[in-house]
Formats: sequence, C-alpha cells, structure tokens
Amino acid sequence: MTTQQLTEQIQKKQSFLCIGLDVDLNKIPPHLLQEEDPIFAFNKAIIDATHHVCVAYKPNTAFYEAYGLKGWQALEKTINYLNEKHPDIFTIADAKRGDIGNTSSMYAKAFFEDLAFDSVTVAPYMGKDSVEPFLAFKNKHTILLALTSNQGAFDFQTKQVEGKELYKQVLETSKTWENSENLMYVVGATKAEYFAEIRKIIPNSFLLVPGVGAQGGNLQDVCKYGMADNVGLLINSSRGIIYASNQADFAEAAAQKAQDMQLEMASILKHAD
Ligand SMILES: O=c1ccn([C@@H]2O[C@H](COP(=O)(O)O)[C@@H](O)[C@H]2O)c(=O)[nH]1
Repeated sequence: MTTQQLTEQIQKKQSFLCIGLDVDLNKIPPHLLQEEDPIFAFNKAIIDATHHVCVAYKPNTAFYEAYGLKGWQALEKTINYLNEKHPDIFTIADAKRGDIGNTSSMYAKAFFEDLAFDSVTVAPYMGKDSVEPFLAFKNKHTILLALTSNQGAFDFQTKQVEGKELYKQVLETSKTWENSENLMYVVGATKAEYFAEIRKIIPNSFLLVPGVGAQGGNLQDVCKYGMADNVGLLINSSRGIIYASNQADFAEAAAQKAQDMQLEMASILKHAD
C-alpha cells in the first residue's frame, strides 16, 4: 500500500486508528480456548467488529512467537485474513528487527514477501546497511524506532551525540538512506512534548504512535503537536481496545472502544481543516 492510499483511507474513514493485536491467552475470553486456534478466533472476531473504524492493524510478533509454531500459524492466518477481506487496511508487523545486511534481507523477505505485511518495525541501532535491505521493497514501509514510549527511551535516545539528541540523529541520518521515502517512524504518545521538534525534521513522514490508553499517552496532545498536512499519524491502541471485556461480549466491547477513539479522531480532523 502507498502512503497516498493510506491517507485516502484516513480521510474516508475519518480515522487514523491502528488496533494492536497483542493476543495473550491469559486475557482472552475463556470460551475461546476451546477453539482449534484460539488466537486466530480472537483476532477474527476483533477484526470483524472493528475494521470499519480503523485504518491499520498491528500484531506485535512477540505475542505470536511466544506460542511457538501455533502462534506463528495464527499470525499467518491473521495477515492472510486481513489481506483477503480488508486489502485497504494497512498492516504492521511489530517485530523490531534489524541485523547485518544479508540477515536483514531475510527478515524483509519474511515479513514483506512470505507474510505480505505492508510494513515492519525496525531498530536503527545497527545503521544504514541494516535498514536499507528493508527499504528496497517497493510500496512496503520500514517503521524505524525513533523515540519510543517506554521510560528506557531516556537511557539512550535522548542523550546528546555530537551536540544533538540521538533520536534526532536517527531521524536526520535515516533521511539520507537509499529509498528513504519508504520510511515511517515510531514515536511514543507518552512523549507528546517532543513532536513539534520531530516535525521540524520530518514534516510529512508517517508516525506510528503507540502508548495511548494503557501507557497513559494523550491523543489530543499528540495531534496538537504531531499532526501533518497529510495527517501523518497512526495512533495505536492494543490492550485498551482488545481487552475491553473478557466475556462473551468482548468483540462488541472492543468495537465500542475503537469507535469512541474514531469519533474523537473525526472531531480532531474536522477542527484541523
Ligand atoms: O515505543 C513503543 C514501540 C512499540 N510499542 C508496542 O505498541 C503496543 C502498545 O500496546 P498498548 O497495550 O496499547 O500499550 C505494544 O505492542 C508495544 O510493544 C510500544 O508500546 N512502544
């Protein structure tokens, strides 16, 4: 999917919501554990109930890898279901990969070719030759960790390197890489006060913004400082939506939470015009 198509979906749905599919078998409704594939059954019900109010889904691969082969198969079924039923929805493999070049190429093939995700999250720490193999894929997007939502972001990302914070070095340097038009960036919602500075460096790049809801980030603040002309934001919520209920009504409860966020986003978009 191109960023132009993503922007069109945002305008059409009046939503820039990304729903995180972080499936924990200890948190899903107990009756689903009797299904042959409880993880996929849960995801399918959530997708069926919420696809009209969001523009992206983000399975974090840790929640699938933790269940071994069955988890990986559930991830494959989930992405195949999304690509078949909802090809207009942007998909993100939150895998935080990155390695020496030939290994990164294999990671890129795994997520872009085999699993056919639109994007994958990548750590910038190993530099240009570890990221460019992902960027080489046309109409696929590499979402680079810039300023993450967790407290540990302050351990390295905000430290000064040659007179500039490391996360700014990541933003500026990555813009010089080949096929950098395929870059997006992760910036945590808990770091709303940094968005204005970030937008000076990357005015129109899409930002994947996790950390609203369970981590305490605020949607209004992120939009105030981070919204671009093309909107340029994908606001992720995982636990706050998918675990709204662990009873038989879990999908309806998730849909209600997602719709509440979509309505708030529609109002923000209206006032931004
Ligand atoms: O900086 C980051 C990068 C990734 N994440 C991931 O996003 C979701 C957030 O889940 P919530 O339940 O909405 O808190 C999860 O998959 C994280 O691993 C992040 O939170 N911060």
